[in-house]
Amino acid sequence: VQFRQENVEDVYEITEEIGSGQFAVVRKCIEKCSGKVFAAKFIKKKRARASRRGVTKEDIEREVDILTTVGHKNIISLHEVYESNNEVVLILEMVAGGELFDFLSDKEYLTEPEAVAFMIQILNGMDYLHERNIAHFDLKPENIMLLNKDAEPHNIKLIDFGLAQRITPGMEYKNMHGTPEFVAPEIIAFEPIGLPADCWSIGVITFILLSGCSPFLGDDKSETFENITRVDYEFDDEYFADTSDLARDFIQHLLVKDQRKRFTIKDCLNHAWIKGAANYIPAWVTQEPLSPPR
Ligand SMILES: Cc1ccnnc1
Repeated sequence: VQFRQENVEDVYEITEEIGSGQFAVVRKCIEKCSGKVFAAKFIKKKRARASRRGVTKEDIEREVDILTTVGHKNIISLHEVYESNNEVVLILEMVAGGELFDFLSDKEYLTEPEAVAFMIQILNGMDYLHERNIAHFDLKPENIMLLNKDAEPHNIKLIDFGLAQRITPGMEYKNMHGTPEFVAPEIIAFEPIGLPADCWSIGVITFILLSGCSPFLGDDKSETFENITRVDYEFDDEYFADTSDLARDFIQHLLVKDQRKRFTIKDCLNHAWIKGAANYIPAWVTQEPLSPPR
């Protein structure tokens, strides 16, 4: 995939920073010819092979390939790509409602209907990816963005496909990555990883949505890894006293050490906690757009 070689600043007016990661900065930008607003993700290219800084061209092309082939209302869309000497710029759909992470910290935790309304959309986006054998591998509240934080119910988009991989059965992905709090036991054990690793992360995210607490977080990375490996978590009554058995059951089927026994995304969508909620969540949030009325 070749990227546009012109100077991105000739085509877009680059304005304020709206996000940043290890090797990338995201800035709001306006396309000069149309006035449309986008998010420009500047990714630093790895210069020398030995360097620990920057991202390899191969990894950037993987992210672009995945974003180019997916199209779903709960997944960020890619408009175009520019390349200069030391960086690649992804021009992405602008998601202006901020991170689910910040939305959560303002409210501390969500009611079950609010949590389910988010979870249904996360599951729809993930179902679309897993049906195509694409694993996200970095699911966490920071990578779940709200389209508009004042709208009800909230429309969300999954972002940051920098660690995403096309999973081919038999291929083993063993590179350690992701954020400690959200990684599955098999990632810590350097065992073959695949789609089930995302389902573990969804279990962690659900726990956090309902309680504001992170189930495995320890005082340092190694303690967190210890808690994950032992699947050592509990539903503290201080936060879970009013949580339904269905919600706990949903989480318990995801935080399963054996990835072969863990709930898949399809299992999640069929679980009563999610299915039961489809009644009070407006159709536009849960169903694919219906064909326009004749
Ligand atoms: C941070 C971010 C990324 C992509 N789109 N909008 C905002």
